[in-house]
Amino acid sequence: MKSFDDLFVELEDKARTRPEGSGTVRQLDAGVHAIGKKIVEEAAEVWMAAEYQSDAETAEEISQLIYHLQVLMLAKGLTPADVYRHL
Ligand SMILES: N=c1c2ncn([C@@H]3O[C@H](COP(=O)(O)OP(=O)(O)OP(=O)(O)O)[C@@H](O)[C@H]3O)c2ncn1[C@@H]1O[C@H](COP(=O)(O)O)[C@@H](O)[C@H]1O
Repeated sequence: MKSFDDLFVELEDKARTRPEGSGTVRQLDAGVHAIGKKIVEEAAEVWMAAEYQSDAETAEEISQLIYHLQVLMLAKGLTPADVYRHL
């Protein structure tokens, strides 16, 4: 099972090697404004799933929100350590 840190390492590698077909590379190229909009969209989907859908669907939406937050972290040059120090 993939953890937050495992996914971040994978996404860092995608950003560095820029493989063909990577959605992460596409998002990074779209920029902070586009990534931010995606985060707002995913956050709304988490909220709606929590109110009206199953726990499994809510967990899936949360995973997508985490993914897009990590893409934003990469776009801004932030690392998990930068976030963890505030927890
Ligand atoms: N965990 C994720 C992940 N979660 C969410 N997403 C993206 O977020 C989208 C989910 O959004 P929605 O459900 O709202 O679907 P959608 O509106 O149709 O999506 P889009 O049209 O905006 O693409 C998916 O289509 C993916 O593009 C993810 N994309 C990639 N990953 C993982 O990231 C890694 C790198 O992926 P690539 O860069 O694509 O190789 C791999 O391990 C992937 O499993």
